[in-house]
Amino acid sequence: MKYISTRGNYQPVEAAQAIRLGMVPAGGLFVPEKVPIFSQDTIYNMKDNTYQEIALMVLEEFLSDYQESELEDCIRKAYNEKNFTSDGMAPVLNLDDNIYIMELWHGPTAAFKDMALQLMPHLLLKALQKAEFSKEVVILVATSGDTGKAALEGFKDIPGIRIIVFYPAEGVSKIQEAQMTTTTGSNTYVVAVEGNFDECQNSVKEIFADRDFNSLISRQGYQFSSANSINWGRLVPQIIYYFAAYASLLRDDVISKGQKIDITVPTGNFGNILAAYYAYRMGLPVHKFVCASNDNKILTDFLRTGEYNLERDFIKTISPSMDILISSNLERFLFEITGHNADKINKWYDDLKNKGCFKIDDPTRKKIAGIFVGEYASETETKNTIKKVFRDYNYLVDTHTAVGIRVYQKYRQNLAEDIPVIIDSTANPYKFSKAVLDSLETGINTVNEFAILDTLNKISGQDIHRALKDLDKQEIKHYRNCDTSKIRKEIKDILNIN
Ligand SMILES: N[C@@H](CCOP(=O)(O)O)C(=O)O
Repeated sequence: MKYISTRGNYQPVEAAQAIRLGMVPAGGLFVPEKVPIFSQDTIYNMKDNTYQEIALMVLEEFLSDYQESELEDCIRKAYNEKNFTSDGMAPVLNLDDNIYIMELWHGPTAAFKDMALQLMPHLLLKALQKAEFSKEVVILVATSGDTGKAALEGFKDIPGIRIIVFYPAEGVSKIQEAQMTTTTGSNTYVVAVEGNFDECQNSVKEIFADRDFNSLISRQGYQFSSANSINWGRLVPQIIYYFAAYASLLRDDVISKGQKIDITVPTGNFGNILAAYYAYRMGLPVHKFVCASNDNKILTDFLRTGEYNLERDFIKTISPSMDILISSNLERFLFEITGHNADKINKWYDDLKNKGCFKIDDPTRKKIAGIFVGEYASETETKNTIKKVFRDYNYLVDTHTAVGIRVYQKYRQNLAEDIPVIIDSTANPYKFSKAVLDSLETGINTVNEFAILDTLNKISGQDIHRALKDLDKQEIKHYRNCDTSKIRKEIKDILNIN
């Protein structure tokens, strides 16, 4: 399996090289040259497979330059009882009727990013060994809260790798911030940036494409890579859990062989929903993808009109991980849906850069509308959903999952058929404890987010995630901050380059 650029500006590379590079050096993202397909028999038989076995089946298809034993080793190191406290890694629970919640937050940092970032460091290490790579790899991460901590945990203390995380100083929850700034590890760096997530991500992407800066750090013995979902090594592990969730519905006789389901994904950078789309292209029977946004509803508007328009305010919401206007992986999706038309991608993304918007052609829009639905939940709707889900089902959900549930309800109102749905639960509720407690309207007014963990625990009886207990008692290790224009300088400081 080779990987090609969405902009048609790079020679095809093996998976290991795509993972090592992170993104295409000249701009653009790596995608598989063709999407492998599982037969319906294979998918049906997954009901008898473990998560690890399904992982191997998916990874073998995409990472064909890795030996089976190498992939098995990566899977063993990632998906085990030490890292994931739930049987089956990502349990699927029945909320009501045909509504199934896939809990993706049983990993070490309480967010769905662990599903990929526990595996990806091992894939990258193998990629470096294969290439007998002698440079130190510097992972640059832009985060709106969840990816940062998951990447820090995944890469900390790995020899030959450093990781630098940039997060918007005022754009993450207090708990998310504490998770990042208390990270140990001699190779970890965390920088609060005066700006929003889009500005952090743009700066990091510009650095990947900056030839002079890359030559400079290369001369000093470094090479950049990425742990964001722009890196194929971050995205491919996310395909696994869609097959695992489908297998779990088969196992429980909720669905029969080949039966279609809906998939609802709270969406920010478009990586998670794109992984679901790749699973669909591989044969997963899907009726519709429901792309759920918060008040930053650029994707909802795009899916409705075909126009992607940045001319709007960046809104800070109670679901900060989704406070994103430039959804990186949309580029991969558009490349796929246009049948790998790099000319269109170049035109649209040039327009986005120069004019702040692009409009896709009508045939492409119709094709997308056949399988994707976009909808959003306001702040009030999100809060009401947290309250209602707790009242009706005694189940606490985080703000992002609540966006997913509310958006699904809105979509469902116009649906004649009764189709089982998997809604991604992307983070543990305690990660957004203040917003969750406020939404419950208990009258309890605890200001300190860390004290709220106990309050929420008393109210709900739901265990506090192990990653979040005693977070306030841990030593803060990272105090760096800068504005977006100083990110290069910050990197040079960290790497000791003049
Ligand atoms: N929501 C993300 C933003 C980055 O997304 P990724 O898919 O590139 O990791 C976060 O929590 O940081």
